[in-house]
Amino acid sequence: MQSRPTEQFPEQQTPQRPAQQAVEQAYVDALYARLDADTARVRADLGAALREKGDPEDAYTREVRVAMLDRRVRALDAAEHHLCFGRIDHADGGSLHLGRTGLSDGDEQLLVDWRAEAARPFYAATAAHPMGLRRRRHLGLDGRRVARVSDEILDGSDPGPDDVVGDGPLLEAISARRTGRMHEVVATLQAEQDAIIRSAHRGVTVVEGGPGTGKTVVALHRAAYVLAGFEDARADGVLVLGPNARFLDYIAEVLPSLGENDVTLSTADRLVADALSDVLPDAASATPGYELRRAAGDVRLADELAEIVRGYQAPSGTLTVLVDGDPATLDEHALAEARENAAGTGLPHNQARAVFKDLVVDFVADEVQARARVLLARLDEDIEVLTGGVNVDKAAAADLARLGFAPDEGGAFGHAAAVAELDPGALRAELTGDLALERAVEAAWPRLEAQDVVLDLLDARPELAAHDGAPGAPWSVAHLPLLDEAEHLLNGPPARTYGHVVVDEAQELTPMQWRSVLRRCPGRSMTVVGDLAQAGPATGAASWADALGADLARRADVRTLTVCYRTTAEVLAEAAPLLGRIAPDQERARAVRHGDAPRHRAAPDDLAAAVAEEVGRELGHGDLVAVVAADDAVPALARAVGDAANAAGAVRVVPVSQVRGLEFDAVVVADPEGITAARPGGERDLYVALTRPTRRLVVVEA
Ligand SMILES: Nc1ncnc2c1ncn2[C@@H]1O[C@H](COP(=O)(O)OP(=O)(O)OP(=O)(O)O)[C@@H](O)[C@H]1O
Repeated sequence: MQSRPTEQFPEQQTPQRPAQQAVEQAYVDALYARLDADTARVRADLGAALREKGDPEDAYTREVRVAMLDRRVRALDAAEHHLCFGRIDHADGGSLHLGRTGLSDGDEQLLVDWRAEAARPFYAATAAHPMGLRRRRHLGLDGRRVARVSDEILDGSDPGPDDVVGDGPLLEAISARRTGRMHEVVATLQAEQDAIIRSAHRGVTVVEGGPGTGKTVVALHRAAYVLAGFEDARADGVLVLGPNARFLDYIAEVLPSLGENDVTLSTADRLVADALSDVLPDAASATPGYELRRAAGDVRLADELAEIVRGYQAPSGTLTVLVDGDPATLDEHALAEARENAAGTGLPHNQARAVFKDLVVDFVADEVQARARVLLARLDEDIEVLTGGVNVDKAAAADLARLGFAPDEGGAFGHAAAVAELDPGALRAELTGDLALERAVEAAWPRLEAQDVVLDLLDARPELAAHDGAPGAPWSVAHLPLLDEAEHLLNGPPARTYGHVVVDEAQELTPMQWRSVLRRCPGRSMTVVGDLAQAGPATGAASWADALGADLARRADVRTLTVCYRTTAEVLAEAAPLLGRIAPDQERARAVRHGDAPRHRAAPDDLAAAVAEEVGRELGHGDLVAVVAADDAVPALARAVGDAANAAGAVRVVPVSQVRGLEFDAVVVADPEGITAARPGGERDLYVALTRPTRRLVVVEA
């Protein structure tokens, strides 16, 4: 961790403050005036571009221009809120203001986009490495009004009359009451986070770190950085994956508030369900148990599915096609050769089928031609006999030669030659459209759909069948990665892929889900964030090599975050023994804040009533409160705290399986033993539950 002050921010109402506020207010007024003018101009340009009819040949250029202007309008709109949040003063006297977007007046740069290289010292400079800075200033805006100014002096000099040394914006940000939605923190990104966000590494970056160390913050700000900085990411889009819909809802505002609306937010399940919606109109929606997820996530199933598909590719025997009532047969050898050649193309099954069919058509066409040659040769002989030895063709050839036409090389114009010159294209076209031939090919190498293949797998492995799937469908969402794998084997790569993929709570993805995700990121440009100590029972990944595969993990740039911004030192201490058992070797995160000691309460007789009472007490502080419990215990607890929830609207009862990544001001953990016992790896679940609060933790034991 850099040496920026984090634990103590003495509030000093220094006399310089109003004067400096006025100085900054004048600057900020000018910035907003520029923002308004730019917005009006870009909007007008966009309107004009949309109205433009023009030459259809220029349609593409116009589309690109519209997309660019549209992007700029949205960036300017998003920049309205907290337009400028900082300023850096270089020791040599120059200064820059930083904000959510760049603004300029002719050649003069008025505001530097936070993602620009010039903004780096704002995040990275420390007293030990001031990077040429004398001062870092944070500006807090209230609407368009400068409400706060606070400075850090970085070059060791004493504060001068224009410096406002005082409160810490970071502490202010992390101490703020939670709203249930995550916010961008572009003004207070810390050096270790910033270094990852603006890393130039284009391959896989893995970010690990304990709960609350800002992994999600890094993931989302990196998505915004990558969109601005990586051409291919902008061209092909950025995908952000989270563990469930609740989490996506929690992070939904962050990227739009950074001016990025073009990011696709999804879960690994939804991604596949959307991609397969044509073939799977009734994709199952039931939430499968972790057992099924785990079983269906086993990477060995990829080989089993491939084996099933191979079993449909002309497995053995012969193939007979009736042509005009006469059979043409590919014997075992010819069929095996056609199979090997078709499979050897490496094409997916349904495309390789077309190759296979072509080979069968070739074979049959050859047969037909050979047969015709024999027949016609016989016919020639018959005609010769009938015409008493006069060869009609030779006579005709002689006549033609006299007229100046050269005979062909063989010097013959016989029927056999005519057949050889039969338009082979026409013959092949006829055979390709032939129903009997198509039926024979379909029997040997059927066209398949993903469901066919997965159903075969379920037949062979009844333990993989869903018992809680949608009515009529034999599977649940746990089978989506299998269906996706099958779709890949049958029809090849997905139509929609992305230039950069961000995976949050990455420890939750099963190996089969990873295959789905990697398929959608052919460039392997990814930001993967997670904490293996928080892994749920569906994955059990013990290392990133387990999760990503050894190859990718070896090439990944692995970074570790070490400072916990969410929770207090007291809460981390509460969870520490558990972490010692789960992941004894993991580097412990250090909390930047202190707070109340966690409270314990035993309620063996009436857990629900005790939890409801604690919720009421926490709501009394005006906090956003969560009750976290084993999944099965949730309905009863939700009923018990229902009244409090209705009254205050600030309490959520969250099953522990869905609480990863979320946070609340206060958390009441109901029946920790019940959580631990509910499913394998229950200690990890409890660890996640205990590390959710920003302020207070209450543990109610049953
Ligand atoms: N630089 C920062 N400035 C302000 N707030 C921050 C900063 N870094 C992290 N936070 C806040 O700390 C909290 C925890 O961050 P985040 O959710 O990203 O952690 P995490 O590592 O993803 O946690 P978990 O492992 O539990 O999912 C959030 O409220 C986030 O906004």
